Amino acid sequence: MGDEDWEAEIIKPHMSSYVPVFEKDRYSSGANGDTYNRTPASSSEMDDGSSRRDHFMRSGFASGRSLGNRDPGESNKRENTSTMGGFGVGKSFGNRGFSNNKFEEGDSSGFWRGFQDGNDSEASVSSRRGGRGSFRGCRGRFGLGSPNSEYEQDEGTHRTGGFFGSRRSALSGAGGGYKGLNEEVITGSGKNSWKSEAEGGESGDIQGPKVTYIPPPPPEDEDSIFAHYQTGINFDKYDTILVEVSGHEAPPAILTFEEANLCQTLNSNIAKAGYTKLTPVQKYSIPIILGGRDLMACAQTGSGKTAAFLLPILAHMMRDGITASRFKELQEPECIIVAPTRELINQIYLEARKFSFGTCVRAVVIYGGTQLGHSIRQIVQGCNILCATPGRLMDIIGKEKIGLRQVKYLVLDEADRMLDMGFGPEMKKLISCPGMPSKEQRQTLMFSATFPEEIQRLAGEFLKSNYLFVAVGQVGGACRDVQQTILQVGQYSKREKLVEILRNIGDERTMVFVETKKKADFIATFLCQEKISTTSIHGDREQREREQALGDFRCGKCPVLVATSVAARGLDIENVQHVINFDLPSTIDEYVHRIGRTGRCGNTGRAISFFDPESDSHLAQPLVKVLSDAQQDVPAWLEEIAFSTYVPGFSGSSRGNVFASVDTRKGKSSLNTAGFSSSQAPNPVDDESWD
Ligand SMILES: Nc1ncnc2c1ncn2[C@@H]1O[C@H](COP(=O)(O)OP(=O)(O)OP(=O)(O)O)[C@@H](O)[C@H]1O
Repeated sequence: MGDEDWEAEIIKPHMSSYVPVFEKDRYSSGANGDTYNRTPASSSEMDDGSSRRDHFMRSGFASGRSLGNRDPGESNKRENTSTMGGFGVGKSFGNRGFSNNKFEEGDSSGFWRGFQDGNDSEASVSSRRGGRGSFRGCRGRFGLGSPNSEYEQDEGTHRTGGFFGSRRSALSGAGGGYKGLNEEVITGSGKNSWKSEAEGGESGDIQGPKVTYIPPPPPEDEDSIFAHYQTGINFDKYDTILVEVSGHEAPPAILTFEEANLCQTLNSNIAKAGYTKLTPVQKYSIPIILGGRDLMACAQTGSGKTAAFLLPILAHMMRDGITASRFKELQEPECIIVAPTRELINQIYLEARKFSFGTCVRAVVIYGGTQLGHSIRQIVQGCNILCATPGRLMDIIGKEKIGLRQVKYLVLDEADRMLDMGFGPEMKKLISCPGMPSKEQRQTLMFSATFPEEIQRLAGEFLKSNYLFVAVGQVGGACRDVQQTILQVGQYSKREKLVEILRNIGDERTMVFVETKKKADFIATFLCQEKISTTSIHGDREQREREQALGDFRCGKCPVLVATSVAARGLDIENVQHVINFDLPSTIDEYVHRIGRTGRCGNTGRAISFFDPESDSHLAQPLVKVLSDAQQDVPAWLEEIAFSTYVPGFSGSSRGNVFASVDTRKGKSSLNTAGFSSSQAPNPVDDESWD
C-alpha cells in the first residue's frame, strides 16, 4: 500500500486514533502566541486550541468509544484537571528542591544543578491526593496477565481494536475489514490453522478486522543498509567489565574479529558496519556459538548482543554452504529469531540483512499489525533466517508456510521477556510444534540484559543441560554510561516537571516512559499543546502509526517520544540522550531496560525518573541497589524509603557485590575482564534437574 493511501486514510478526521504530531513553527505565532504545523492527520483537531479538554476528547481519544467508560481512573482525573483550569493544577512540586525555585521562574541556567539539589532535598508528600492505584491496574511480577499490559501489542488485543478504536475498527464491521488500494484481504487458512484469533493470531479466519498494513520495504542502497552511529567515549571501558562464564568446558574468549575466523564477506560487512573491536559479550558469545554450544548471555543494554548471535550464526550458515533461497510454498528456515516487540524484531532483521549482505542467506521479518498476506509473500520468496514476533510466527506455522525441520538455531532475544508469563506459553508451543528439532538437535541461544533467576530456571526446558552462561557485569545491572537521577515528584506535579525538564533539554532526543497506553496519548497531546514536538508509541496505535512515530523520532522531526513499555527493550536509536520515567515501571528489570535506550555502545546518556512515594515505594529498595551498583548517587530520601520498606531477604544495596545474581545452576564460575580468556569453568552443581 503506497503512502498516498495512508494519507487518504489518515485525513479522515472522524476516525483518527492518531496522536497529532505538531511541529514548532519557529517563525510565526498564532492567536495564543503559538502556531503549530500539523500533519494532515490532525487537520481538524486543534483549530481553536482554546479548550484543552475539548481538544483532548477530539484528538485521538475520541474515536470509537467514550473515554469515560473505560478510564475511570487517570483519564477522568485528567479531564477534571483540565476543566478546573488547565494542566497546571496541583502546582506544588512534590520535590521541594525544584518547587518555587528558579525553574518556576523560567530560569534554566542552573538546571542540572537544580536536579541535584532537588534530589537531595526531602519532598513533602503530605498534600498529595490519592494514589495511583486506581489506574495502575494489576501488574504481576512479570508484567503480563493484565489486559492492559503493553506487550499485548504483539498480536493479542491489537486485533480486537484498542480502547481508542482504530481506524480499521471504525471502518469495518466485525469480520469485515476494508481494502485499500494495493491491499489484499487474506482469508485463506492452512490445514492445521492455529487457533489464531482466540490465541492472538491475525489470520483473519474467524472474526475481527483484517489487518491490511504493509510496511514499506527497507532501503536497498548499501549506504543505508550499513548506516550506523559512532561508538562513544566509553566504548573502550567495556574491556574493564568483569565477565563470568559458567558451565562445562567453555571455549576461550576471542579478542579480535580476526580470531573468529569468519569468511571474507562477513568480515567485509563487519567493517562496513563500522565495527573494529569486539564488545565483551561478543568476545565470549561468538566462540561459544561457533563451538555449537547453547548459550544464555546477559550483558548490559546497548553492548552489542545482536551481533553477538547474528555473526556466529551467519558464519555457520556460510560454512555449511546454505542453499540459496528460492520460491517455495513451504519454506524451511535454518534459523528462527524471536523478540517481544514488532519494532525490535524489525531492527534485528535489519541487522541480519546488513551482516548477510552479499551472501545467499535471506533474512525475512514477520510481525503482527501487518497484513498476513504480506508476511506470507515475504516468506515464500525464500527464508533462511526468520525474524518474528511470537504471535505472527505461530500464525504462519499454523498456515504451513514455515516448516521447522531444518531449524538449527533458535534465538530468543530479550529472553527473560520471551519466557515469562506473557510469551512463555507461546514459546513452549513453538518448541513442541511438529517438526521442531529437539533441544539436543538444535542450538538455542538466549540473550538479555536482565535474567531473573526464576526465568533462568524456566529456560532450562529450552536449553541443553550443558549450556553456557555468560554474564557481562552484573546480571540485571544498569549501564554505567547512563547518569541516573531519581526525583521525588508527586502524581499531580509530574506534567509540570516534565515540561520544565524538556524545555531545558531543548531539541535533544528524549524518550518519556509512561505506564499506560492512554496516558501515553494524553501526555503526548499535552506536550504538543505545550509546543514541544512530540509523538507517541504504544500498543493501541496502529502499526503504521507506530512506525511513523518511530521514524519521526529517529530522524529528529519529533525529538520527544512518549512511550509505554512497548519501547523499553532493545530499541537502538541514535542520539537518544535522555530517558525520562514519567511513571516508574512496575519492576526494576523494566527500569534497567528503559534507561538502556540511552547510553548505548559507549555513548553517555541521562535518565531522570519521577518517583512518587505513594505508588513507587516498592521500587525503592531495588532502585537503591541498581543505582549503587552502577556507581550513581543515591538520594538520601530514597535510601530512607528503601529502609522503611525493607524486605528481608532482598540483597539490598550491594555495592561491591559484583555478581548479585548469577547462573542459577550455581556452578562455580570464572571471573574475567573482557580482555582475557575465560578459564574452563568447573561443573555446574545440579544439571540433571534442568531437563
Ligand atoms: N563491536 C561493535 N562495534 C561498534 N558498534 C557496535 C558493536 N557491536 C554492536 N554495535 C552497535 O551498538 C549498538 C547497540 O547494539 P545492540 O542493539 O546489539 O545492543 P544490545 O546489547 O542488544 O542492547 P539491548 O539490551 O538494549 O537490546 C548498535 O547500534 C550496534 O550496531
